[in-house]
Amino acid sequence: MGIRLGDNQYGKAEVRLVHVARDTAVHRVKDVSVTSQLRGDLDAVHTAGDNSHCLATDTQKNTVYALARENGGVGAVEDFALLLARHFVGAHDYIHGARQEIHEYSWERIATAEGPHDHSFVRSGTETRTTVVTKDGDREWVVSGIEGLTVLKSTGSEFHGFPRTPYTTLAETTDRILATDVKARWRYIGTDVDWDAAYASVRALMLESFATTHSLALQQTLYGMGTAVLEARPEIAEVRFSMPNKHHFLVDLSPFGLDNPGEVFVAADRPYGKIEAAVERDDAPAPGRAWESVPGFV
Ligand SMILES: O=c1[nH]c(=O)c2[nH]c(=O)[nH]c2[nH]1
Repeated sequence: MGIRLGDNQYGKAEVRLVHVARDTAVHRVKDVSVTSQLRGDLDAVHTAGDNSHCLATDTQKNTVYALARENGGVGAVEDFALLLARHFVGAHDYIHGARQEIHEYSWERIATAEGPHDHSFVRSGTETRTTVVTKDGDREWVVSGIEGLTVLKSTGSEFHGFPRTPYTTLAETTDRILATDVKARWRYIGTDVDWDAAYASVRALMLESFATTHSLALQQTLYGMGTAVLEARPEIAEVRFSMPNKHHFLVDLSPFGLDNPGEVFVAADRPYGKIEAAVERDDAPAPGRAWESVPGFV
């Protein structure tokens, strides 16, 4: 029986970096968490503890901070992840590939009586912008996403026509609350993309579609959101979603002699529906290693 090393990668996870652009009095803040992982000629470190090719995870962390300074900031997270991946693979002949994942937390200027403040910010919502750049030799893939985009519509959602089995108790409804936390990732074709414009557009398309689709199932809403993105953004091959169905149940107020015509709900915590699907362009290039190491369905 032989034993050998399988696929491997290593690096520093969740390197927290805040960059302040202070070239003018109106500062700009970029707040990210970078997970850098490298692949390459790394058999010997695993099999013999030979560290001669083991670019220390500490060095990877320092490189994140140093390149942010040398680059004059982070810019679009996709550009920064590509910069890091190209640096690591280009600078060390024993490193052949890289996976750089970045999460970006958003800040907006505090609105004061005198207008948006120059250097005071408030965290805007729970939304996180994400990217995973995978580089394998000369090949590069970019998968970007959004997490924590929490949306709710108070009507315009129905759910009926589902199978009734001996275990079915759910009542059919033609009017319910539909609420979810959108987690989505989308795979770009190529790397020559205006990343910030694409992200803003995808986010807006998803929100527009969620709001304007009269929903017969969260699955249908999800598919509509993915379709809207693919129809408008030719640079995107595929969108994957994971969306909880955050149930809101009508409270029975009859013990108090009150009716409840769709006004008072209990927002259930768990369990929740978990709806996941990919929406794909059928003529898009194959994903290659793009989805590798993207955790979970998305
Ligand atoms: O939009 C829905 N999809 C389902 O699959 C489902 N299942 C369920 O109990 N409620 C819902 N709602």
